[in-house]
Amino acid sequence: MTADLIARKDAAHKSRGRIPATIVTGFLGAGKTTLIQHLVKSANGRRLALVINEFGELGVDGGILKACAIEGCPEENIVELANGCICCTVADDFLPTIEALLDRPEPPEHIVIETSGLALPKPLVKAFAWPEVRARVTVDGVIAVVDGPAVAAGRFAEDPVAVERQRAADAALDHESPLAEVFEDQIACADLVVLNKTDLMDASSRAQAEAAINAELGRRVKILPASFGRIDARTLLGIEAAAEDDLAARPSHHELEGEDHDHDDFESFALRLPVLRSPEELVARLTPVIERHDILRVKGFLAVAGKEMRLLLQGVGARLQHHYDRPWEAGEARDSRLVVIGLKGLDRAAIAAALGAA
Ligand SMILES: Nc1nc2c(ncn2[C@@H]2O[C@H](COP(=O)(O)OP(=O)(O)OP(=O)(O)O)[C@@H](O)[C@H]2O)c(=O)[nH]1
Repeated sequence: MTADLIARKDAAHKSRGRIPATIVTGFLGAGKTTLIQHLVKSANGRRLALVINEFGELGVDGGILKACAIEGCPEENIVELANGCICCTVADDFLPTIEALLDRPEPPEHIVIETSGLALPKPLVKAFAWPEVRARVTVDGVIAVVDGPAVAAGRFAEDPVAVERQRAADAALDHESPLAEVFEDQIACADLVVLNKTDLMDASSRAQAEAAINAELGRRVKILPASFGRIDARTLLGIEAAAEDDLAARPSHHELEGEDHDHDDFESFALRLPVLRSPEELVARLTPVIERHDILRVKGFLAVAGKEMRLLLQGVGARLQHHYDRPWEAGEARDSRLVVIGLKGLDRAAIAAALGAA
C-alpha cells in the first residue's frame, strides 16, 4: 500500500471522526513487543499511542519500548496496564485509558494496543462496540502474532494427556488445554496473522504451522511470514476491518466461560536476584529450571557486576536471549528482577531457591 493510500484511509477515518485502533494479540513471547518496536520505527512520524498490557507485574514490555526513545512515540504516549489481563477488566482499566488518550489536547492519530499473551482479544473488540466508544474509535484490525516454531512443534495443539492430568488435579476443570484455548481465540479473532520467527523454521515446519493456523481460521485471513516482526507499518495499519461491527465472525471461549476463563490456569510471580557475575551464569542456572518446571516465559531487567548497562533477559520456553539494552540512569535502582510465568501450580519456592533469589 502506498503512503498516499494510507493518508487517504486515515483521512477517511477522521472524516467520520473516529481514530483507528489496532489490537496486537498473540501468546506469551510470540513477538508482539518486537513487532510493535518495528512498527513504530516505520510509522513515518505518524503520532501513535501505545497501550501495553502485561500479565506479569513488572512492566517489562513498556520498559523495552520506552528504552527505544523512538521519534513519533515519545514516552508519554506509551501507557502501561501491567499486572493483569485487560480482557477481564475492560470497563475498569482499559476503557478509561482509551478515553483519556482521546481527550488529550492533541489526540493520537492511531492507537496500538498490545494485549497480554494470555488475553483473549474478543472482549476488547467488544468494548469498542459500546456506543460512547464507537462514536470516537474504530478497530482498524486485530493482528495475531504467532510463534511459528512453537506452533509447528504442536505447543498449542490439544494435548489430551495434559488435559486429563489437569482434570485429575482439579475436578472443576471444564475446558480443554489452556494453551490450545488461548491460541484458538487469538487466531479466530484476527484480521491478519503474522507467522513470526521464520528465521528458526524450514519449509516443512512453516507448512505445519500454517496448517495449524488455518484450522482455527473461520474466515479468509492473510498469513504473513516474518522474522522479528519486521513488517512495515503500512501493511499493519490501515486494514480498515471495523472489527467492532463484525463480532459474530469472531468466536471466543470467553463467551462460554465468562470470568473464569484461562487466566485461572496460569500464574506469574516476580523474583529479586542478587547482582549477577555474568549473564552466562544466570543462563546456566535458568535453563534446567525452565525445563524442570515447564516455565512458559521469563523476562526482566538485571544488573551485572562491573557493567554500566542494564541487561534485558528474555526466555520463551527453553529459548533464552539477552542483551544490554541501555545504560542505567543516574539515581535508578540497579535491581535485578525477573518475572516468571507458567501454568498454575508453579513451585515458587523451588524456583526461587534454584535461582538464588533474595
Ligand atoms: N529468533 C527470533 N526471535 C524472536 C523473533 N521475534 C521475537 N523474538 C524474540 O522472542 C522473545 C520475545 O519477544 P517479545 O517481542 O518480547 O514477545 P511478546 O509477544 O511481546 O512477549 P509477551 O509480551 O511476554 O507475551 C524476545 O527475546 C525476542 O527477541 C523472531 O522472529 N525470531
